[in-house]
Amino acid sequence: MTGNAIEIEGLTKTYAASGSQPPKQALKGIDLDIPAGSIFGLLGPNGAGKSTLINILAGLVLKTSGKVSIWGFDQDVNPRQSRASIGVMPQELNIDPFFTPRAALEVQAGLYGVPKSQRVTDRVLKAIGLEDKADAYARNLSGGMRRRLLLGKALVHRPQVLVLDEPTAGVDIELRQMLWANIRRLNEEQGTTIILTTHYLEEAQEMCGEIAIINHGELIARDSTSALIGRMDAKTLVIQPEGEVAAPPEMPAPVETCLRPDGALCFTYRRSEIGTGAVIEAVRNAGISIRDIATEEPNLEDVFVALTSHKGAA
Ligand SMILES: Nc1ncnc2c1ncn2[C@@H]1O[C@H](COP(=O)(O)OP(=O)(O)OP(=O)(O)O)[C@@H](O)[C@H]1O
Repeated sequence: MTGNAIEIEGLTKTYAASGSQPPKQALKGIDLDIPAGSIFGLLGPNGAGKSTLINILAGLVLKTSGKVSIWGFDQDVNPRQSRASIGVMPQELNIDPFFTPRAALEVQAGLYGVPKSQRVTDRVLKAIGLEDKADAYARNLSGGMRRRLLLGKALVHRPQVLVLDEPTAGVDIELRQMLWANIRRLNEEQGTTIILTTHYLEEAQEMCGEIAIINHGELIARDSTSALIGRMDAKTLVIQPEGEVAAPPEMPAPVETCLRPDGALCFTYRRSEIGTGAVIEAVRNAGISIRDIATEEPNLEDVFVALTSHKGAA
């Protein structure tokens, strides 16, 4: 498909009041298109509404209002096709300990109505690196293997869209790299659209071509990762002086200065207010000889903090 894998219009969700808890409006009118073939990051602070959004896509939570189409199928008009187009790897390790990986994948395929002749159990086992453990009880699998099995379960019906909710939370570096390699391969070789949430912003920056940020149930940014980072005006210049300098020099414009423990001087400024050349000149004019210069560019974490930190509570 060219175009959008997911189209969301005016999506709201209010969880009903329960006990002493008042109703909670978790999504407040989200409009969001996710291009087919992309690796798309859905980011937001805790409680922003990411899981609610993902669970609505997965058909696990009922929306309050709005329109959701998955792979061109409107959830309300074609619920079966829209559900068949998406696979979800959930956050929790909810795996039946008495099933073997092979049995777990077979049962999942059955739930999705995949006929026996069309099952790809062996291929999925291979893709997630669990061929050797295919017939071991799940209770004997390590945490990392269970997580891979969850990924496998999301793939049995060969969905066009794969949603990963915090796929690498609490996972060691080796497994994390393996999961990402798997996910990249699915995206590149099979054109699977990947939507993921992660708390590791470095990972999102590396993996995702496009990113949406939600906060308090509202979409506050949606752009290519590079454009989002490009919005940040701040830049830091790090200067290693020849010899020791007691304190950073005075600067001509609003520039934040600091002296790092290793003796480096750092200058943070808005690129729109002062040029790097002017900062360097001010340092030289203060009689400081420069041994080395480096710059630190903003990253996705800076963007995330800038966008989400100054919004009040819902
Ligand atoms: N079943 C529920 N009943 C009532 N309120 C809920 C329910 N599920 C979520 N909420 C509330 O809705 C809001 C959004 O929650 P959600 O889990 O979607 O956020 P999130 O962005 O996924 O957060 P996290 O990163 O912590 O998983 C939160 O205030 C949460 O407490």
